Amino acid sequence: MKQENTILNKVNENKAVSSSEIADNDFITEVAAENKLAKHAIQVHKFGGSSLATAKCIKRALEIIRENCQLNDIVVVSANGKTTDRLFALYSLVERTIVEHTIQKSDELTQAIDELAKEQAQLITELLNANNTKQLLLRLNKDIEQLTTWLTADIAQHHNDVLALGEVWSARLLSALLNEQVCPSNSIDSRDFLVIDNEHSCVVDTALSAAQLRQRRQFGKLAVITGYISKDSRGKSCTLGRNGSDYSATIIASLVAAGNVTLWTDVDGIYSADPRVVPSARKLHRLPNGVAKELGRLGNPVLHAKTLLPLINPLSEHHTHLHVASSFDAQVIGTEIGKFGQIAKQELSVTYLNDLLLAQSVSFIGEAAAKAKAEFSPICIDNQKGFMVITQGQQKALSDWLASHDVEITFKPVAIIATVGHRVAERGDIRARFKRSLKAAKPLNLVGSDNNHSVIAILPEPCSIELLNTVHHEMTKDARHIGLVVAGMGNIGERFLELLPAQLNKVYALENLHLVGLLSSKKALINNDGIDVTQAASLFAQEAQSYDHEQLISWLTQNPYDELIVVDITPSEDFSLLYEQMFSLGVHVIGANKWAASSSTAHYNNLVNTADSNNSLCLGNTTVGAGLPINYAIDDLRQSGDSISELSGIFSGTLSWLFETYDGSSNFSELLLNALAQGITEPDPREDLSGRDVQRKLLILARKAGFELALEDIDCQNLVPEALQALSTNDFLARASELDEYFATALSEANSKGACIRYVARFQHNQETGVSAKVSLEVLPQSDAFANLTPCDNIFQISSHWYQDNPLIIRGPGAGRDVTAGGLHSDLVKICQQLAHKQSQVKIKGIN
Ligand SMILES: NC(=O)C1=CN([C@@H]2O[C@H](COP(=O)(O)OP(=O)(O)OC[C@H]3O[C@@H](n4cnc5c(N)ncnc54)[C@H](OP(=O)(O)O)[C@@H]3O)[C@@H](O)[C@H]2O)C=CC1
Ligand SMILES: N[C@@H](CC=O)C(=O)O
Repeated sequence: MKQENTILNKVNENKAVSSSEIADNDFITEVAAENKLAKHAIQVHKFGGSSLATAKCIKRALEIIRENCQLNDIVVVSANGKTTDRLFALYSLVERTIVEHTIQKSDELTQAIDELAKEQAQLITELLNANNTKQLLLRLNKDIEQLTTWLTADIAQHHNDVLALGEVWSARLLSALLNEQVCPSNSIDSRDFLVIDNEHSCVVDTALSAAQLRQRRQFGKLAVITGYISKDSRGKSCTLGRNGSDYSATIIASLVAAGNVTLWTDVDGIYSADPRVVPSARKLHRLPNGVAKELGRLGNPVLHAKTLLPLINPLSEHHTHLHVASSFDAQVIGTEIGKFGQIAKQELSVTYLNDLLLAQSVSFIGEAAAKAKAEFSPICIDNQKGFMVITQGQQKALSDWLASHDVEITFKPVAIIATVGHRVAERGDIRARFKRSLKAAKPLNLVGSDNNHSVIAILPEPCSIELLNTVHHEMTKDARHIGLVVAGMGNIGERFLELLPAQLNKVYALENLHLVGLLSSKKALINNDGIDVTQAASLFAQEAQSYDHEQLISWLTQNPYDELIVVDITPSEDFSLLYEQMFSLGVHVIGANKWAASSSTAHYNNLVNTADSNNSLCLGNTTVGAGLPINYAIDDLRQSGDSISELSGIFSGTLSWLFETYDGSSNFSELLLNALAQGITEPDPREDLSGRDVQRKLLILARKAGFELALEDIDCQNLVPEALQALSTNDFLARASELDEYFATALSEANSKGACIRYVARFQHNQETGVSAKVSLEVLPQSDAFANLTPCDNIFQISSHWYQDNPLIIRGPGAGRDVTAGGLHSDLVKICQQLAHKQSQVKIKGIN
């Protein structure tokens, strides 16, 4: 089952543990329940050095573990803060002492060791209880003695043992703290199981490592494992190099076939460019594996290409997703890296690397180039023009290698800037846009990477911040992805979805809109990879699953889109009560549903304020007059400085159709059932006949016109006899003939005066008398403007300061499938147009 296919799937997936895990879990359930640690598939959580730098950071990590882990998960840790740098510094100091034979340096060494020990001791005493503090301090002192011996007596042998201490201390401390405060835990030194065959190319002995890890893990205890270090086949300590802890986490995840790895760090995700220098960079919520790997290769400051290696196994059925999230703000959604559908594949980003070399040689031409490529894995190579781009660190090795072949080489300093995205090198439009954006930089060459996930421009000068911003702007300016959720797939919702494919094809503003959710009252189909709009209804019928509002809000909170629009085409008050949470999450709402806009004054004002303060947009033109632009007209008058004094008219398509059609030749109830069948009534036609629907509409318009009033301030004549008011909809429809006599009498009385009956809404504001508002059945002369409408038409009459003697009139179909669905599409286009102009607000959290 796909992870993001439906809300329900997520829940089911969490339950889908293997039988061996169930066995593991059987005897830990009690502890887990006590510690609020829910059951789910194995996850690896890795905490970087900055996330464990201080006692405060470690406490934050503890809370993340409490909230997110269960006992069979694995925690991988880096050394606290800058401990590894300090250990490196000690080592360098000793090397210099040896070379220079200086006495002061040995004092300096003693002092540096003391400082390091003090720093660790302080973390221990600040965090642990007295008993554990005592024990850990004893162990720390032993380690410090050992460190001093290594540094002073046997340094050449113990370089990696020295460096390994940071992770050992960090794992030991976190595990002790977990034991005290969260759950049983044990710390594991990865050198006790992780065997790397060859230190330089980091080939993991998977079978042996996995077997040894199985032995080391103690079921019923949360394992805290050291990152960064391992042993080689001779049993000697080795490290996994720069950002090795991330790599450790993904290796360990592959050893236990984990479902997820989360890298908790001090940045809140992967951005479309380095957000420290590109303010308009947007977070990439979902990155396909291959693209992420390419980004890591080409200089992304958070991702490192090798981190992804253990997770990308084309031969394996198992897919582990990698998350990057901030331990400083765990609620913020980070970036997920894994296998995704088309939408995630549209993301583009820009990255750069300075201080590189362009190496030119005949050895890089044609078939010969393959050898150089295999040996040096250059940043890019052009085997027709005979050049490759390498790091400065590779220069000597490359020169020596070519010298041994008796071939000459020239080097030239260069930089690169690249646009990265799924198979971008195959896309002429992207290459052309990239080239255009680079014009001023006069690139030496443009090269597509081997995997086609990047186009690399080789620059004669270092890449400047200005250039990076220009290129990023050009490449990503229309790349805001908008998710669309449609709630309500009844009469209007169905038509809305039928119109959607053609709208997406022809309206430019909808270019980045993706249908991702469909909801009825009980079922939901959610797919972050997009739902095929041409088959929306049938996919919903086949795949939708039960859901509740909590699951819906949870998904809305986690959704991977830059913007999310919910179109509410339900008649449900309950659904409208979710708006406040949606607005708090920055979700935009388009409503045909009238409940929210006609709710109590306090609730309505609160909604308006919540939407405003979260930059959520909310449109509801179809709540009154279906597709007629009445809401827009009133907004426009008000915003332009006019003041409205009267609003009146026929606001119900149903009642317009009924009273325009009703001439006594057939029973009123027959016409009512006919209107219901045509889809021009509310789902329950008593909402129309009771006057409530018109009352709500008048309230909505009066509020739009700037008046603060409530539903109770509008007198409402209910046309449903009391005996029919409390019935179910079906029972009411079965007894609809009980309406006939009342309307027959009312009609014949009006006709006898040469008049007609119409259900009219009237609102008036007078400086002296204040506000008066009512909706009722009126007897009107046949010549009245409200008396001669095409059945189903609405008419809105507005008097204002500017329209005093001759009121403004808007008239036309005010209900029905096509016009209402059309009106909703008009709102959708308007919101998408506004969102296209919205600048992303990037929170920069710093970079490791
Ligand atoms: N008809 C018209 O001309 C106009 C209608 N409107 C408004 O449009 C809305 C829809 O009307 P219409 O299509 O005729 O109604 P329908 O009764 O035909 O369809 C309603 C849909 O909403 C779903 N629904 C009900 N409650 C919920 C809920 N809590 N969460 C999610 N989905 C829910 C229903 O699902 P399920 O099938 O599971 O019950 C159904 O799919 C109403 O608010 C109406 O006032 C506005 C302007 C004009
Ligand atoms: N029942 C309503 C539908 C639209 O709001 C009407 O008839 O106007």
